[in-house]
Amino acid sequence: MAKAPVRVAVTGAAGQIGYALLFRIASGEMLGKDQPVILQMLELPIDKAQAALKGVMMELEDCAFPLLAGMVGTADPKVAFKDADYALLVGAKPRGPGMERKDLLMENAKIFIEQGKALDAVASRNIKVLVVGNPANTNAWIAMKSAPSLPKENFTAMLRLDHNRALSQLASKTGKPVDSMEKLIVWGNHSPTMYPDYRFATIAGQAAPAAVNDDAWYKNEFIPKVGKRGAAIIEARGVSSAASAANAAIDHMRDWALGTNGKWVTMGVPSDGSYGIPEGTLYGVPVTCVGGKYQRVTGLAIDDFSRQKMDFTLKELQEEQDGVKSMLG
Ligand SMILES: NC(=O)C1=CN([C@@H]2O[C@H](COP(=O)(O)OP(=O)(O)OC[C@H]3O[C@@H](n4cnc5c(N)ncnc54)[C@H](O)[C@@H]3O)[C@@H](O)[C@H]2O)C=CC1
Ligand SMILES: O=C([O-])CC(=O)C(=O)O
Repeated sequence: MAKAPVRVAVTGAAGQIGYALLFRIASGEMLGKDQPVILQMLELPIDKAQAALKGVMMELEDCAFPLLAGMVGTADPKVAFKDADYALLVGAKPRGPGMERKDLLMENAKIFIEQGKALDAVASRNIKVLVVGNPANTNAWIAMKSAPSLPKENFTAMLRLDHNRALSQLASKTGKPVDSMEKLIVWGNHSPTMYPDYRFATIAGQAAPAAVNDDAWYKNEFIPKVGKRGAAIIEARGVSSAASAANAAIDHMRDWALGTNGKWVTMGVPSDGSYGIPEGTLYGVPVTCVGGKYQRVTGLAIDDFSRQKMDFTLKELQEEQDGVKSMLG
């Protein structure tokens, strides 16, 4: 029997990432080729944004996607999130050259307070929320705090782009394919303080540190390169990454919904207090997914180098949280 459609809300639907994302969701790349979807798209209540959204919806229509069971375009978060099973919170101001993601904090925080409240009021109680808009971890934390009636674990932030970037850098260093890699982690904040950790990773079955065999490259080139890749894209393109960000959002949601078959992936999730990360902090950790739930990989040893890196990115997250606490009421 055909599956019943699920409702997928996407904010910032007429933006760069939205344009790279919606068509892939509607074609079944996110939730499976047998899962019909209803797209509920939110844009700003301004003529230009609403006209652009209308154009995107016309193009979606013109694709005649068999899985696209309905569409809603709106400027009202309570309409966009009504009974939503999934929400991809993309709509926010992106950074330009010379900015850090946390420079967007005050401006974008308001959006995530309003949207957290709207999710709280009207979304499915089982909704899976992915925050893409920057600074993603703290925005996810803000949305979670603004939605007290929804389970905290339903709120996640995107570190998958960082995870994918790290895989590709390791692939080009070792000459091995990305799908031969397992157990990579990106700890912490989606910012240059993030800590890509290859200590437990394997590459084509061999321990990653041995396969790379270049600790100086790992510490002095790989870690900063992955952390600053977003800025390098902005410098090259003049605008921030979009197709790769949409791709990572698809990967994150697909794995959460459909499972990882035991593979580790990185998700920003509210901490359960493990690894010295205070409970509730939205922090990138290794997880596996099964049955529509993520499970943290537990019991990993944290050496001195890792502790220092993990505390550094935590400190930044705590500063971001402190910066917006007064807005949360
Ligand atoms: N977490 C990650 O790995 C990444 C995050 N990003 C972030 O994603 C966000 C979106 O990036 P782009 O699509 O490139 O930006 P964009 O400027 O092309 O599109 C953003 C869209 O959001 C809309 N928007 C703004 N406020 C809104 C609101 N309150 N409700 C609904 N829609 C709203 C705008 O009208 C615009 O159409 C930025 O914050 C960017 O920094 C980008 C790349 C990677
Ligand atoms: O760097 C930015 O501002 C956009 C982003 O988050 C990324 O590409 O990682």
